[in-house]
Amino acid sequence: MSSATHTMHPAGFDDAAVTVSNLQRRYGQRTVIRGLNLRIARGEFVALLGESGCGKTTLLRALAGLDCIDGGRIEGASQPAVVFQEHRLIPWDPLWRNVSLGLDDRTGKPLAKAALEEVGLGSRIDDWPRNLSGGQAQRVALARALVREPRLLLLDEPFAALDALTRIRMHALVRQLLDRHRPGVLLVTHDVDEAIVLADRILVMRDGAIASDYTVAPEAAHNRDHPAAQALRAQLLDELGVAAATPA
Ligand SMILES: Nc1ncnc2c1ncn2[C@@H]1O[C@H](COP(=O)(O)OP(=O)(O)OP(=O)(O)O)[C@@H](O)[C@H]1O
Repeated sequence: MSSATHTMHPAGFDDAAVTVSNLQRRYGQRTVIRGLNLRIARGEFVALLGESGCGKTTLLRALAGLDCIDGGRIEGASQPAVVFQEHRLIPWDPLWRNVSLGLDDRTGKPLAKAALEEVGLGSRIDDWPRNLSGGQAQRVALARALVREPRLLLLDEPFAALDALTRIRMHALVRQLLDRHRPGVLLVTHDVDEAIVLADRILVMRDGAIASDYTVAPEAAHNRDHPAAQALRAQLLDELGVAAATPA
């Protein structure tokens, strides 16, 4: 059962996938990130919540090396992989070449085939992005992210555009893949339930820093109806300023 291996994570956390100290980011006069500290261990899945505009994407872009920073340090995050809300596949390359991007064809093709098999698309390696559903395209994006065994995987709302059923299937697949590959993961999401189902730890960002840090009990991750999951959901919604549905 894939969920059983998920519970092994806390004991298995070892070295850091990334360590962020006193990070600062300004846009003009406006300080978006002020003195943010964060450590994600290898094999650890961290979800980041926070109200719109609080700086989640700015943090993720800084970790990805897509944006500069104005102060502080980011250590250990060399060449992280990123999966965005939209798949960003190259339309004129077959799936295997999308996945093996940057590797030479001889070594890249077998690696891409294995990665596509892992996401259930092993029979489609010569197919084209235009022939994929939204969920399939995100599976290819995941294969592309994991093929290089990154130390840090950044997920920027990768399931937000998918329908509810596909999203649930993707959650199961992601848990399976990460139990095998064990990168450190930072998931930016607006979906509190997604954070509870997937993450070992949930951070809430406010005023440019991490305001809260919740550890997700394994029983909450495995069952969204478990009292521990309901209590955590209520706490998170309250902190995010959304009225919880079940007052005591
Ligand atoms: N390139 C930019 N130039 C100026 N301001 C920016 C730039 N990018 C982001 N900002 C500002 O920084 C703040 C944080 O933006 P960011 O996109 O990181 O928020 P977010 O938490 O990811 O929001 P959302 O949840 O809506 O995606 C916002 O006030 C935004 O207007």
